[in-house]
Amino acid sequence: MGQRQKVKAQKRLSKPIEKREKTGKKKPAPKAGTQFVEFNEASWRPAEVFATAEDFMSCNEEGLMSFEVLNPADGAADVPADLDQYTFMDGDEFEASDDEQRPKKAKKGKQAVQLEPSPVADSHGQSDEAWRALGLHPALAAGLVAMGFEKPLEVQRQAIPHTLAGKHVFGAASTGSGKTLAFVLPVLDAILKQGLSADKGPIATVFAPSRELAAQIESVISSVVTAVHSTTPSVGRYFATSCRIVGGEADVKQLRALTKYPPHIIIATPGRLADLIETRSDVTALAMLPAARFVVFDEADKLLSGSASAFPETDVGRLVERVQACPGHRQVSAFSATMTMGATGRRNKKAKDAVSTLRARLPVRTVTMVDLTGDARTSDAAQLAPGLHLTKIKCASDADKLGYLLYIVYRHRVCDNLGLAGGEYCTPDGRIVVFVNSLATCNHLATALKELSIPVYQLYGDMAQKARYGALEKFKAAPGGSVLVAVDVAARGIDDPGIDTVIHYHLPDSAETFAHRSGRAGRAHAKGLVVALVNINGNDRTEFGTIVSGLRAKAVKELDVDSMLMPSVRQLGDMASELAKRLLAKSADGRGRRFERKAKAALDVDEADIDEATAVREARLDSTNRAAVIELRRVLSKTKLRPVNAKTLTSNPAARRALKQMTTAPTK
Ligand SMILES: Nc1ncnc2c1ncn2[C@@H]1O[C@H](COP(=O)(O)OP(=O)(O)OP(=O)(O)O)[C@@H](O)[C@H]1O
Repeated sequence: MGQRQKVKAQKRLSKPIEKREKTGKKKPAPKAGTQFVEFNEASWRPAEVFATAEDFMSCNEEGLMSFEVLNPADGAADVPADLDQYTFMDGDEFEASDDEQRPKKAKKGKQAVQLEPSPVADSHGQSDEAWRALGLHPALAAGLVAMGFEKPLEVQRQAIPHTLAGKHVFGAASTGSGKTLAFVLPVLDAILKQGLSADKGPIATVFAPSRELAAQIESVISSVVTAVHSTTPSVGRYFATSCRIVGGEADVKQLRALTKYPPHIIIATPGRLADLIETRSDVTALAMLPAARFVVFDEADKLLSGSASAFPETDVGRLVERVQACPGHRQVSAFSATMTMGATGRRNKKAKDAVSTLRARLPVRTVTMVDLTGDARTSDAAQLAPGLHLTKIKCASDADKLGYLLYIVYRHRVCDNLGLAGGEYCTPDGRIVVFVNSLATCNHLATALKELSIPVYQLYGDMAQKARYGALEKFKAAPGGSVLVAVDVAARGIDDPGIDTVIHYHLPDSAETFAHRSGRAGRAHAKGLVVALVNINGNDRTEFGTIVSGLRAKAVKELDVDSMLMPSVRQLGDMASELAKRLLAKSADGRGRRFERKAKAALDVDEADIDEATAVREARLDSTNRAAVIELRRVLSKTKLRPVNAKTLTSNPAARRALKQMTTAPTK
């Protein structure tokens, strides 16, 4: 069949120009310099170039299959003959007058094509050559440069070409090394290059072990899509859509999103996804999920942990089984910062076993391994991000820890670098994350810091999911010196370049968790400070030893603590701690009374029956607490730790000079 005959067969799919006007759809005027190209459908090469939209549309009215060329080079001779150099775009997307509308289903028979320019330079003159060299679509490359990502980070440079070549990739690289883009970009690249639609099911499923991490991955995808659309509008605002399926959020909303706007990429925590897949096979996006072309496991070692016998019964195990049972070609990627640590963290047989365990549990035979975890030459511990400085403070008891925590927070707020020599690890503009192991300590520390007028936020598993996201957002926008007290739900997935200090108030149970917690600072090779508070008279001493060997750390330095400051800081800490205990006891009491009242109401007991002694106890507690608050405020103002006072805060002359400068300089 000749070219023209074949193209003519598409006639019924092209709308005459008048019809378009009748439907009321606005056709935006072509941009200056736009040319219109008729394509040879058999060879997918330009057959004829029209100078005006009218010429093009008249041809179109006659039923020729036609494609639009946006921002082309001058003259027909410059139209590249190679199809790879065109970006295909949904014709309706181009015509949509309202940019905020969701994408409409693609119509066959008319597509817009963009001529891709040669390597672009953004307004700051940055070239996207380094991204293009990986084999990525030019629109992606331009978008990444517009986001400020001048060139790929090492894990991206090494992993992306393998995935683009169709291989299964396992990637091990330290926290904050850019793994997210390493697995997201090949998926977006395939969607762009092949114009993949999500109508018949998702193109990729990304599994994450925590809701915060899933939210983080979703935000990275949407930032890239937005940047690509803004630098190459012809790709359409919704060329790749994503949907987050995680626990703690209404499943009705998630199901509605999956049905109404089938996403290209599903980012999920295993529990909720397993539930939905098992109960809602009527939703196409869920029924077709096992056939997705890309399956990604972020923090794979955490997701795929557990004994061999128990694994098939876990949520991930059941999901992997579904994927395995589904015929068709797919690519698997698995990434983690601690994939090669093994139980002891050394590169021993156990570490290798961890990788073979992953391989055995995933639907893959041959895997390309990209391992950068041994490359952290500049850090104090091989398994930590390169910019992190690992230190410890020896405490005499658990109660002693609050004083040291306060010391770090106060000095962080007002001093440069906490008196550390050799590079900027933290500045007054940075924020601090404090990790604890229990909700009780989380509440206690947050209450104590609040009473000392330190801006403090909390994150723990029992919080409603909305409150968890809200706390994170507020913390990200908070001023320097603000503190987030968190349990391990914050250990993975928080990407906030403003965090420069991580304090392990309690030590975690493994070197892996220590690495993930610490990795909230020192993102993308930035500097960061990690402080472990080690109770030398408790279990901490041995636990820290195990962690240090797991991290393959050199001898861990002690953080230099100014002994002249400690007595006043400790006094404040003790008072704030005491007050926090009372306030928390009071609120627990209040909760108890509310419960009691409800129970009495349910049993139809008179409200007046509430014990008189309870009322007296309440009044006494109130007045003691009030007195304690007043006393704390008095001591706080007397010690002048807040706001900055160089003389009372530090005896270090350099720090004093810095403080003086800060107090005289206008605040930011
Ligand atoms: N090519 C790049 N150039 C500069 N910065 C980048 C680049 N790629 C990613 N980043 C930045 O690096 C930071 C860390 O990236 P990402 O969150 O992907 O790290 P990660 O390896 O997944 O970390 P974690 O293991 O802690 O989850 C982010 O703030 C991201 O914006």
